[in-house]
Amino acid sequence: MDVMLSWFGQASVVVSVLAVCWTMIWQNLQHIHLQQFFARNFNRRARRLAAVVDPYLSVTFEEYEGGRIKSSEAFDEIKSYLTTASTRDVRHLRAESGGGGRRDAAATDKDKLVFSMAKGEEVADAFRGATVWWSAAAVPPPSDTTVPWSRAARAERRFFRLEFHEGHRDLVLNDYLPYVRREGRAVMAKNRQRRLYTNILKEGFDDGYYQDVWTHVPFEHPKTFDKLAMDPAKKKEIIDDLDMFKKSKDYYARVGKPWKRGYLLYGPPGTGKSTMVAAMANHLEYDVYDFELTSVKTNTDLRKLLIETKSKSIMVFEDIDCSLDLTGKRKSKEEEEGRKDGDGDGDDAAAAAKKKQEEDAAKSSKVTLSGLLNFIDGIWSACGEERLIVFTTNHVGKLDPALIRTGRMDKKVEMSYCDYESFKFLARMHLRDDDVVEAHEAQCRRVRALLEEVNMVPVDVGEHLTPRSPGEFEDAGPCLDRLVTALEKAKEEEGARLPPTGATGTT
Ligand SMILES: Nc1ncnc2c1ncn2[C@@H]1O[C@H](COP(=O)(O)OP(=O)(O)OP(=O)(O)O)[C@@H](O)[C@H]1O
Ligand SMILES: [Mg+2]
Repeated sequence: MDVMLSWFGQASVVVSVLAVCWTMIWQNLQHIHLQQFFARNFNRRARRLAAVVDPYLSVTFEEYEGGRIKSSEAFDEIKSYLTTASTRDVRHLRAESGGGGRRDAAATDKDKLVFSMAKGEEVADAFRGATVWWSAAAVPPPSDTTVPWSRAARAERRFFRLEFHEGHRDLVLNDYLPYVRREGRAVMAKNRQRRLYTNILKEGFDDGYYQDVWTHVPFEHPKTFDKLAMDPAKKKEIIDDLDMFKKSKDYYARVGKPWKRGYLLYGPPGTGKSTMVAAMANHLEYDVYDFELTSVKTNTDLRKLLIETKSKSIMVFEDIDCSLDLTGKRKSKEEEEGRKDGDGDGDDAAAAAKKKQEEDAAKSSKVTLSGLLNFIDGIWSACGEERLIVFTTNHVGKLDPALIRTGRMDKKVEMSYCDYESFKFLARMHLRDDDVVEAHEAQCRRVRALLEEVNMVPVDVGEHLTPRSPGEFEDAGPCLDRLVTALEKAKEEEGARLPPTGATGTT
């Protein structure tokens, strides 16, 4: 300690003497070239001297980079990496909820908290014989932010500082920091709380500031592919496609394409389109961003939403044909046809009123088709990676071909009426009996014959098969009878191959 102090004292004297000499010489130098020569020389020597006095280097990792719109991945990874060390060695911690969004999370996991260092704390870490020090700090936000709509821009500027000996420069920069990021990513994956985001906001200001563009809740939808009734081959094809997408980072980099994929899910109401989105999110373990386009006023706002989405996510646009006027000239023709149909049966005033409401909402939005096309594959679409864009619609024919061409919507999946395979699946699931079809052969044969003549969507089939009090056991016989009766009634009322009953469709 004494040796260090005397070293420090001597060094301070040398610095002071040098500084005084330098000032005197500088003031007497008249020639500009000489000034520059001395400036360069002095800087080099001063740096060497500083390295002797304080041989420690530091690297700062700020929470927000690049215009303070998006939080820095490096910062998040470091924060996660330091979780373990900080809970052990630090006295003041910062707590965030975590783990609750994982479908497989046990009840206790949902109560779990993830800790990180509070500002002002410092923790030491060791790597291949070198010791480094991490500290957490924060400064107030700048008052002249250019992005007032972002909470990030209004929050204090948090950062981590890493300090290490100059002798470990290469080790730290080339090996330690990549290691920290890798480990941090692994911790993040473990603690990740999956989220469902929406862009429906309260009007105006919150505490005197604009609100964030996204609000979220934990994503806890219970639907998985093994609870989704559809043709097994088609289901397998989708699962394989998703798995392939997840593993294809290198492929997308090699061919120079942003790592994203478009899905179009189309079919009548109640065939499982929204349910499929939940199953996809659960399969891939992604977050879901539910875009409500009628709440987006302009193309610029749409871009803001895009910028604030994270990787490993599904961006969903439900009922895209209702959200925007994307149909161009073809719409008026189809509208006319729709009006004729409406005149024909005259029974659906509520549906017409709902449609008008949706159209009015769509009109208040100024998002254009070209804005949406740019969103999907414009230059900004490459920010972030590993993302699915999913459109759902009941009327695929109403969509502009540009919107659904390959490259924008890479995979088109038709969700259709219930066939016999799907019925068997739903029966086993709802009646909790793997042998139900064999045990009630006659009724199932009748169902099969009726499904070949009548269109019924899976949601209605499932509804008829659901025991009257779902928590309790009900014999399969009465449930199957109810379904047979409903199918016969539908056949009687509407004849073969008429539109679905749509009892619980959401569109
Ligand atoms: N193929 C299916 N397999 C299992 N359940 C299904 C299926 N289709 C629909 N369901 C059930 O029916 C309900 C409604 O389905 P969902 O909301 O996914 O339909 P949708 O196609 O999105 O309808 P809409 O076009 O009206 O939005 C859900 O609770 C879902 O569990
Ligand atoms: Mg839906």
